[in-house]
Amino acid sequence: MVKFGTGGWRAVIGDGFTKENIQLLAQGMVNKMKKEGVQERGVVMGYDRRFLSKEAMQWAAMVFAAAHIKVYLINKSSPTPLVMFHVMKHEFPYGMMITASHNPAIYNGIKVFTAGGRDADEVQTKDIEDYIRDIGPGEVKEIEYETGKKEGYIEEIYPLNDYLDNIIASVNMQAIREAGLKVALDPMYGVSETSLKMILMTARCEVATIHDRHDTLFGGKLPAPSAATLHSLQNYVVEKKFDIGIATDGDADRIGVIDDQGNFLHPNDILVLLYYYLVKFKGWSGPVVRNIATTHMLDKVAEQFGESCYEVPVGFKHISAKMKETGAIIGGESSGGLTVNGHINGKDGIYAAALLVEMIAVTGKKLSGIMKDIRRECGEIHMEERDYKFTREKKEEMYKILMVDKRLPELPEEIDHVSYLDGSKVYFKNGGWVIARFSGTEPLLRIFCEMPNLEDAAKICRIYENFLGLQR
Ligand SMILES: O=P(O)(O)OC[C@H]1O[C@H](O)[C@H](O)[C@@H](O)[C@@H]1O
Repeated sequence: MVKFGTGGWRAVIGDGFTKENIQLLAQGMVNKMKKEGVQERGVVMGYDRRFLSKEAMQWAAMVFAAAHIKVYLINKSSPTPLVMFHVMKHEFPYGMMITASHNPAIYNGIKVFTAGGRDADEVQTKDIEDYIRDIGPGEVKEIEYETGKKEGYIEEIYPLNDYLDNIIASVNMQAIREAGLKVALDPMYGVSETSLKMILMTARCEVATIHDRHDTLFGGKLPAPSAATLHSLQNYVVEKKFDIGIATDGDADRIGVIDDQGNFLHPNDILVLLYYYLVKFKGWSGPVVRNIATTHMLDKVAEQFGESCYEVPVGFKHISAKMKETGAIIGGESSGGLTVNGHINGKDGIYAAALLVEMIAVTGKKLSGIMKDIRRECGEIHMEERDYKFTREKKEEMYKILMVDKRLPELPEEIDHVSYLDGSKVYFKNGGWVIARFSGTEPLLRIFCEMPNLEDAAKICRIYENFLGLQR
């Protein structure tokens, strides 16, 4: 069975992620493209460094080739944003990326992109699931990979330069060049190294990299940049006196940052910093979009500039759709993904990294210094984030309490209103909030709370733990 979640289809290799299911998905896409009459344009596919990613891409391509739909395969492991860029630039109706992003090494998956290089939204993914369900026995056809190539249905490409040139053209390379910065990179064994190095070295930064070898086990860690996974980068930055440490997740659409003091900068802070920078230093104007579980500091910064902040459910497809609708200049999520208007319609850790380096160069300030300025000008709010594993029964029980019966625990703050847009989110009168929602990518319940001070945020998380009978 192929079922899409917040960020594409993901499954454990050998369990759900099998040749059979990969080809079913490909056949579903073939049928959908034919029905929509867009088969002539073909499809672009890329893959990351995970176990079986390249093979999975080829297995999918063999199905498209059998159906006489041309597949352009990016023939080196590549960042997800590169594939999204290529779909957008060359106006492909669809693109696909073989990756399970930041998930553990035993997972793999496929992200589907639609016109404009956007993450397929729920309507599209539901449609693909329906096409897959309707596939009859023996309907999935494949031809040999080499035959597909010979017949011209499979073409290998490597469009890295176009993607890099687009970033280089939109970043102030001259300012970076003049600043002579030292940057440490941690691609987390994933796919960002070539792109980041090329951009930063073109701007004459001194660049050094850790965790760059190809390791499908990701060094035994989760390829997701977080305070818990970036200890080596922290030490490296402090020891060798780098100006900034930049990490990206397995497929380079998310970013993690270590400041010059070795502190982990939460993705929330990165978003706040960049929004502030774009408006205050680059003179841009416009709203910002965040998901329902992302910091309300963005609302404060927007208010300070007389702009709006829009809230959407978790999932970058919602961010990019809202950005398009409102003309927002930046959009992002607390999970580490963001994009800026004028770049691609999906998150891009490589572009975000280049912009952050530009920010340090242009402002001549340390990240921690800019963050202090923002807090002084706009006020403060602090987030506590907790994730909980559960059994299937426990999930059903919690779902009933939160989403069916819509019960809330006894809370110490006055409630303004409650939203069920994605999970159960309580907005307090003091500007704080708490959300309890089920992850769409992992079997976890996420409880995030933001309050004027961290102790209160932790206290409210504990109240939810007791209320739902959860243990960390
Ligand atoms: O909290 P989750 O549902 O697990 O989602 C966390 C993140 O997962 C993926 O990376 C999606 O692409 C993001 O849009 C989402 O923010």
